[in-house]
Amino acid sequence: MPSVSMGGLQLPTMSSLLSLYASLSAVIMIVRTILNDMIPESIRDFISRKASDFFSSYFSRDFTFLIEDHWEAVENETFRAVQAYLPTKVGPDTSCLLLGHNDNNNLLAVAQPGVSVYTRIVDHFQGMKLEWTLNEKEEKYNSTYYIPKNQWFQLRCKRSDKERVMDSYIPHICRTAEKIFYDREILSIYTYNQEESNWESTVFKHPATFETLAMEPEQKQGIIDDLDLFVRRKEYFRTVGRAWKRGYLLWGPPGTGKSTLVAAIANHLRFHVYDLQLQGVRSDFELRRVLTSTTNRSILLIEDVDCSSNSTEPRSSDEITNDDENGPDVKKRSASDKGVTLSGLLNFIDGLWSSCGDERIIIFTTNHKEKLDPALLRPGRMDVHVYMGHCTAAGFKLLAGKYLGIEDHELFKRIEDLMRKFPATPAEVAQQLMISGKPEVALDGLVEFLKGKEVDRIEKIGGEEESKSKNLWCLMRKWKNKKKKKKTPLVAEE
Ligand SMILES: Nc1ncnc2c1ncn2[C@@H]1O[C@H](COP(=O)(O)OP(=O)(O)OP(=O)(O)O)[C@@H](O)[C@H]1O
Repeated sequence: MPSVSMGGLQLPTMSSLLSLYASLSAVIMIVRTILNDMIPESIRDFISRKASDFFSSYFSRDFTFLIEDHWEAVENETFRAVQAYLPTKVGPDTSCLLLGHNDNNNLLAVAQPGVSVYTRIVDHFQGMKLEWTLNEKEEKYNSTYYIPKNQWFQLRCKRSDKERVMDSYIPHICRTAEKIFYDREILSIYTYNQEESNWESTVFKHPATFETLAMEPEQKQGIIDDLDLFVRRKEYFRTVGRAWKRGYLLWGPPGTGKSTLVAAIANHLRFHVYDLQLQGVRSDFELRRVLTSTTNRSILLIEDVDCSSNSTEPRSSDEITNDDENGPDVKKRSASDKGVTLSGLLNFIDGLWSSCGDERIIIFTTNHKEKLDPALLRPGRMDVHVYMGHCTAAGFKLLAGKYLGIEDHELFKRIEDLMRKFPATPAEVAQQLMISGKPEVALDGLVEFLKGKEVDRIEKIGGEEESKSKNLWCLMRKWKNKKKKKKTPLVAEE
């Protein structure tokens, strides 16, 4: 290489440096072209991302936490906590905010704030500066695979604050979110969308409360006390080694207020309701996924459990054995789409999967308790069995008070007597009381309705008597025919 001598030192000339640079650039370009041709784009991306992560983690003074919407295939509770917490930290430097509500019956409902994608939110906590952004990856699908949309929060802080974020800041977020959830004014009801494989929510604004529920006062108070005790007993459940769950079985004829009681429980506890139709779930495997994606402080409602696909079908002997050992073997069925099996359901009530989540209430309703598999009724499975029966005198008085605003009336005694003879459901009574705002008219209507039940009954009995006599007549005819047939051979013989 040409060089110049300076004070005894041999230095390369400018032109030789330029030609060295040119030949190095040419070599790099050739290598790059070869690599680009030989290595697929996804692998090149991966290598460059890894290299950039490696160098930035060495030279950057920041640290990044990523909080994804799912954690080990179930909803990530930390993500949910951040989602509830961040809207409370919107400051002057926040440039964008989501607003909305899902109260589809009320256009004037107050819009709730939410974090919008890619918006930077800055929070300060114990002298630390914390920068948040919500990121999103669009769903991808083609004929062979489907990757659902996923979101994650990115939290950037100083590297030196990393430990404090983990030990103090994140627990602070979770505590704040818990309070937000606890104080929430809006309840939601979720229904499972099988097509989309997710829960869809809408605002739950059922007006029923324990006050409006027609029921025997002691029975009602018993339920309220049980619920209040349940929510206070977090530590107790931990100490005795049980999942913090409570199972209710509500049974009784249609129109006696089972669904109304569920609404009253949700309003009393301020719990969301997950309304699950077991027929809409393809397998035990799907059931597990569906149930693990429900949130804490919620009610899982399975109505008309006696009609729910395979869940009341008698179990095979091996199922019973496995179940009774508290570990039902669902593997055999999990891959198939045979619907939910009783084992799958029981496993969620008190098997190993029952420990997923806290502060959950499971409610089954049925019109026919006798049709349920005894395994479902075994002590410990459904903690509380509530019979919702026909309207009692106390129930009627409560309904009259709520619907007509009266505490007493001369027709009360007559109505109570009639109801004892001809039981009516609270739904029927409520229906009659709604007919008029005038107590006289509504109560008269109720008397007529109850008397109508007597007529119905007589007609029914009459019908039965008639069919009995028809049966008798048929028997007589058969008997006569038999006698005739018996006689015929004799005549022939003669
Ligand atoms: N115990 C009750 N107290 C107050 N209202 C009641 C009661 N029972 C029924 N009702 C009234 O009747 C309507 C129907 O009752 P609800 O749907 O709760 O009955 P259900 O027992 O769940 O019936 P089903 O078994 O058919 O689901 C309610 O909207 C409510 O207005």
